[in-house]
Amino acid sequence: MHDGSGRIIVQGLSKRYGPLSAVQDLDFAVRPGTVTGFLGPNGSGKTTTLRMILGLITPTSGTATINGLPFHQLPNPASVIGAVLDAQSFHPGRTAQNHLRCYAAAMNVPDEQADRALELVGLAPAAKRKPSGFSLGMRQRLSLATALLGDPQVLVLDEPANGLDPEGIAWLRNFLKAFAASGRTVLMSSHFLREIEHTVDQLVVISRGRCVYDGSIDQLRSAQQSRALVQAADPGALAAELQASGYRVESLPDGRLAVLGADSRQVADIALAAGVALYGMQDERIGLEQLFFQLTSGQYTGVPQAGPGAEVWARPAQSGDQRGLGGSV
Ligand SMILES: Nc1ncnc2c1ncn2[C@@H]1O[C@H](COP(=O)(O)OP(=O)(O)OP(=O)(O)O)[C@@H](O)[C@H]1O
Repeated sequence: MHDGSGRIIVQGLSKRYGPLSAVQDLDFAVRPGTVTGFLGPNGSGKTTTLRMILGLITPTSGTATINGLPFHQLPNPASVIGAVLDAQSFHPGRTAQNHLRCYAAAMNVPDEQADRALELVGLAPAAKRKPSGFSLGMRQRLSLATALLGDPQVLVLDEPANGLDPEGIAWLRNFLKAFAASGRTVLMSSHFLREIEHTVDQLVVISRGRCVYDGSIDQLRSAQQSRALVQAADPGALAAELQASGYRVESLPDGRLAVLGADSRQVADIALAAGVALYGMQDERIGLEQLFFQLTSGQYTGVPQAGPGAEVWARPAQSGDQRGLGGSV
């Protein structure tokens, strides 16, 4: 029997394709009551991981369990986990309702459950229409309804927001948040942080098959750092004063100082007290997307490289980065 916990637990999960390590030694847990985003650039190993969780790909090593069991050992998998992986194709002759009823019959689920799933995703008014005439958003909802047929405890969705317009994304957000608020579990992948940042509570970020962040989105937000860029008459003297006050200071190639965790007023006060003249100052805040860019060590292409001084922030992902940021970024 499964433990009914609604947890997905991934331990030491790896997948090799010949010389390519698609997924390397992944460890993470997905809890009920949360929406967990599985974020990574294209080709970072998200789909491979989700397919291993769903028993569609055999891992090279490691395990993935749902409710304490590998997918293939779940006694009634459709009632435990529902998934939308690829853009689904629909039989051209069937209505949305018939499509779902066919799946329901195959799963030994009553027709009423198919109608309920249509209602849940807001497609009841289109029940008698054929999906060939549906918008992308409606087709995504029908795929979601298929995943909901078994009234599962856990939902796994691969890039569900892909191609949706802002209205579709807002609908999906509300749906998934409500699903999680009812004590169920959601794991959704995306390669685009902005698409999911207001939907997810937890984030697992992967880059080149490795986990580079596992924690809450709030924790990631609080790791967003500010820094003051300052041009001083005597940078050496000012740097010494700032360091004596406990600030981390970096020299930029253009001669300015970057003072981490400080704003320009704090720097100005110290400069004044030290009698160092200032010629210019600028406050800078590193955004969530830039952080994601750093975490994935440049593999992410959602945002351009940061402007002057970006080298101060950028650093390669290391194995030690695998658990939370610990304020180190
Ligand atoms: N069957 C396969 N044979 C060989 N290589 C594969 C196979 N499936 C995936 N890969 C490779 O494994 C890596 C991870 O692919 P995967 O599809 O898991 O990434 P992804 O993060 O889901 O990417 P995307 O966001 O583009 O869907 C890629 O380099 C991909 O080319």
